[in-house]
Amino acid sequence: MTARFDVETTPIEGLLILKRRRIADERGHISRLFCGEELAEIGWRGPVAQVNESVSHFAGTVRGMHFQTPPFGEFKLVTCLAGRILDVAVDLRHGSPTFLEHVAVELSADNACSFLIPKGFAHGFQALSDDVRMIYAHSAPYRAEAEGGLSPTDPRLAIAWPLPVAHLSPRDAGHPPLGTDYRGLAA
Ligand SMILES: Cc1cn([C@H]2C[C@H](O)[C@@H](COP(=O)(O)OP(=O)(O)O[C@H]3O[C@H](C)C(=O)[C@H](O)[C@H]3O)O2)c(=O)[nH]c1=O
Repeated sequence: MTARFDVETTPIEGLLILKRRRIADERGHISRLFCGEELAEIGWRGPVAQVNESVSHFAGTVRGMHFQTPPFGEFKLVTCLAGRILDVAVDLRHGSPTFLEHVAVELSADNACSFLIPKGFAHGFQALSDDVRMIYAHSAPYRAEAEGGLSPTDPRLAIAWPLPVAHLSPRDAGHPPLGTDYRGLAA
């Protein structure tokens, strides 16, 4: 727990679910989306190098599973400000005891939760409603040349998407299946 977030650990080391505390009055409420001091206490490393908005129009849309290769690996704080998503992070850390395992968490405007994802993870999500709007904080800049991706329907990941997978980008539809020799990302 920190001053502005209730922090929930997950079965995978480093992956954390943050529930924002709302300071409410008759006008509405305020809550903190990111706090450098508090997130550093619970594991965030690095600056906020970029903040991205992501809008998905249709329930069923899947984006992912994406990561940036070293040295552009990044922490992400994923927040859903409108609608509902199932957010998924896959452990790609070479030598991790939970290698290729994942955690899935529902994020929504209503539950005020965010997903803190360290370096070494692939990230993706499925829109569970139409008109999803998300905000991502990234600790490293976007580098197209460092982009990597896994198929969100790869049988080795066994991600149970709640809805039929839809609206994949050509890039995401084209990720090859993981080979048995895949060893993950160096630290
Ligand atoms: C991520 C990103 C993308 N782009 C450009 C690259 C493409 O020309 C265009 C769309 O990118 P993409 O199709 O990769 O967008 P998403 O499928 O939403 O990918 C994102 O969603 C998954 C779930 C993530 O975790 C990442 O944040 C990110 O990879 O935006 C940028 O210019 N800057 C950026 O930071």
